[in-house]
Amino acid sequence: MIAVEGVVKRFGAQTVLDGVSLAVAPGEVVTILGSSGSGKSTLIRCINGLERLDGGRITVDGLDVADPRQLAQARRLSATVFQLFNLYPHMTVLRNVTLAPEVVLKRPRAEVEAEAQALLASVGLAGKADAYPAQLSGGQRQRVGICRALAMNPRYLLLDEVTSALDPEMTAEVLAILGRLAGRQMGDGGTTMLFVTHEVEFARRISTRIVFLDQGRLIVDLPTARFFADDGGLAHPRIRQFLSKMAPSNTVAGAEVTV
Ligand SMILES: Nc1ncnc2c1ncn2[C@@H]1O[C@H](COP(=O)(O)OP(=O)(O)OP(=O)(O)O)[C@@H](O)[C@H]1O
Repeated sequence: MIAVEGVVKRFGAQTVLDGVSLAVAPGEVVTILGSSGSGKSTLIRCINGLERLDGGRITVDGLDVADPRQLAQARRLSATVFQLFNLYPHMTVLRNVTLAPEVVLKRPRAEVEAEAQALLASVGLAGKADAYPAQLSGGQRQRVGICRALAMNPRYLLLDEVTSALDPEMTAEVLAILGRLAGRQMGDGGTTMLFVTHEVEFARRISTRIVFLDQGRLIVDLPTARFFADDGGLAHPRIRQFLSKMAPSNTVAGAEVTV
């Protein structure tokens, strides 16, 4: 379980997270929605222990991320895919995927390579194992980024706007892979996913729950169907406003959304 309890994060005078609480249980696929600047990426960075908290507490399976020793253990349980691909440019695709399992988990190279090859094949990159990141398209690079995270066999997979640097075609190819993953994982006690995305329709299809951040406050936390119900998430003007901007068709779950 990822447990976020009353988290406060400030940058200077600005309070970016203002008492955020959120629990993500094994098997869940939870999406964080919210306008630009609402604090979504900061929350992911706090869960990763990349930001110091100004209040509250975050634990991953009981490990407190504010404690450096516990954080090191917590980081073995969760893997994060970021918006920018962050691949090592001087290493092949295969090496990018095998490095952490070999160095951090100290697993044998042959075993890790076989798994990495299978992972790459599962995302349509079987022929790219020996290529370098610069030789790949953005969508391909992000698929390598996903393989690299999965190679750590994480209990929790955190995804921070993984498609926002991609064009629509590449976005579709990456979302297809994540959709497959979410479908495979859902309810089986496998990798739990916490997503930050602007892809509302995608979130609706694959999430078990949706939470909405508004100016650093988590104002709604509902099962997906309730989030899109008129008397659920859509009862909040801020959410209606957000969805109407995100979904130009103005039709969300059969409800007409007007600003
Ligand atoms: N290192 C930092 N120093 C100062 N301010 C920061 C820092 N990181 C984030 N912020 C500010 O915190 C606020 C929340 O940023 P954050 O990136 O978490 O938002 P977001 O919801 O992920 O936005 P987007 O959807 O645009 O990525 C913004 O106002 C941002 O400018």
